[in-house]
Amino acid sequence: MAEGLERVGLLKHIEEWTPATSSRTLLPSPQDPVLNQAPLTVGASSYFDFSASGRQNAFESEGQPDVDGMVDVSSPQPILGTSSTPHNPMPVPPRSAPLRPTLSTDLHSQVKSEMIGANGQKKQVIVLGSGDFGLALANRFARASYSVLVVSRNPSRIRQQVREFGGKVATTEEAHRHEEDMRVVVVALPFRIMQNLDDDSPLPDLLEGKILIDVSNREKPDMDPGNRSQAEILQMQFPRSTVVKAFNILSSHTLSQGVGGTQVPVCGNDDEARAVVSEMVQDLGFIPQDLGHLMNAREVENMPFVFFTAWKPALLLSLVIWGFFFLITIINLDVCLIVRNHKTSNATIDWSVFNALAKDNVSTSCASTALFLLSLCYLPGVLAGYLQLFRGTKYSEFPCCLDRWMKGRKQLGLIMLFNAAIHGVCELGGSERIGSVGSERIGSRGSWRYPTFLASGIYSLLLACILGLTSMRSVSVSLTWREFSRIQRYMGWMVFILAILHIVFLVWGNFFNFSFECYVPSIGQLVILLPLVTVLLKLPLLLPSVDTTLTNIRLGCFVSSAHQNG
Ligand SMILES: NC(=O)C1=CN([C@@H]2O[C@H](COP(=O)(O)OP(=O)(O)OC[C@H]3O[C@@H](n4cnc5c(N)ncnc54)[C@H](OP(=O)(O)O)[C@@H]3O)[C@@H](O)[C@H]2O)C=CC1
Ligand SMILES: [Fe+3]
Repeated sequence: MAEGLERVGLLKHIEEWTPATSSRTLLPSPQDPVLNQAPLTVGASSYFDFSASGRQNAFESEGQPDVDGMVDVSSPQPILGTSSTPHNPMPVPPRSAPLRPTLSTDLHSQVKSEMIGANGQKKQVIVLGSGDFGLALANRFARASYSVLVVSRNPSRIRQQVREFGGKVATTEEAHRHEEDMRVVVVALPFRIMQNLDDDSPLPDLLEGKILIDVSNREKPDMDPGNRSQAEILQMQFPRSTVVKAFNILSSHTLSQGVGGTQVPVCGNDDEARAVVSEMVQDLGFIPQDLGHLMNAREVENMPFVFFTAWKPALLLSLVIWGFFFLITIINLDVCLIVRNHKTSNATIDWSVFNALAKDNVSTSCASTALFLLSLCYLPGVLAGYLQLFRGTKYSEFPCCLDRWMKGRKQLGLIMLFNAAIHGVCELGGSERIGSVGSERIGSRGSWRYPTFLASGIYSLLLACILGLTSMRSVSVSLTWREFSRIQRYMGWMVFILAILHIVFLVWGNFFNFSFECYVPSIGQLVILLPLVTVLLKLPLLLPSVDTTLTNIRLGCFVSSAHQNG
């Protein structure tokens, strides 16, 4: 009776301790180190990482799709970095879908009370296995003030190490005898070991009726989505326990470095067990992503095998663009020069023109690629604007290619910065071509065009660097949303305009000079076309009446009667 009353009291405390986890998104607590980070979605993080801050890439500053693939500019609209838009959303059963209960209500409250600990007692966890991952996780739990018991076949081997971080060590038998109250077990053993347990293994007794956190990863990706996950197989093996998949996307290195803030998918068939594990994830400084049913562990177990998936199209496209411009520079700057010299003086071929291939040609190709990619970052936003004006609403999905293009802008933006930086560094050493053909192209060093050409290039690059820096999570968290969105939106366009001016001053006077001496237009003529088209398309959207309509649409108003009726 007294025990029952104590449980009732504890339960109240538990409700305060355990925030509602009925939504798919879990927010960090105010005490959490990752405070101020946005609601979670499935997403990747990148070097300029926005995923956790919920902010978006500067190159996505217009008409970026929200989670549903629709456009919402009323949400934060940042620039370089990753967006909070999921790049690989996985199917999550509706929250209302009945989940198979595996723990009784009594057991839930018992688990929670034992986890929380009455009267300020420490939360408790058993870590099964003392490998790299098991020990790193145990250490991390201990640092988060958990009472940790590491279960090992050979406790003496790790006793000293575990004591140093404040944990305890036991064999399976000892753990079962003395610590049977501990209700959450992290199964940090290789999956094949769990599958091949001896008949006389004491492990099943220890695991019976407990919440089992399956941290295991596959040895190779599962190509067949119909195949069961390791977590589901573990659940079938221990039907009287409750398996929750979590922590598998982390590495032992991340855990021991004390790094936090990563989104950690949590899935399991039992709501309460998932809530308990989500709390544990949060206690360790990570951000739990409640992915619902254990079936979703199939996707979660494939996550560690994701390798630059989001980057592949952007990298491939950039390589093709770069290769194209490199070829043009060779034809335009080197072969043409040889042909011209040969025609005029009938001299022997001067191969020395190729001496600058590694620096000047690469630099010019990088500059051209950077400007082209910058256009590709802004063009989809402009096209999205027209589409929204045409449809009169933001509540409709973009065509698939436009949607994918918009989601790829962050990668395009970062590759743009990389190319621009190479160009900037190469030009620091001085270009042989500026010296030789500069006076012909951009005026003598005494004229206004040369310094203006240089200045626009330098300022464009520096502002692009600032954009990149403000996109880093450590910098962006120090800015208010307003500061951040203003920097990202306006500075992004300034970078673009300055980069265009840089090229305009380069091709000044020669833009309409289509001599096609070598049957190709000049590189300046080629590279300026797409940026000009982007700016020209943007201009009508800036007209006050159009701008107001578009803003209203993006604030969620319907301005088309067709859509209102539809
Ligand atoms: N390493 C990592 O970065 C990550 C690992 N994981 C997952 O975590 C789990 C553990 O990984 P990791 O720590 O690297 O693996 P290890 O191989 O380093 O360690 C596994 C531990 O399991 C115990 N063990 C080994 N054989 C047996 C056996 N026959 N019976 C009982 N226990 C045994 C041992 O502990 P003892 O001798 O004390 O009994 C051993 O230290 C795996 O499922 C892995 O997929 C997930 C994410 C990242
Ligand atoms: Fe330049």
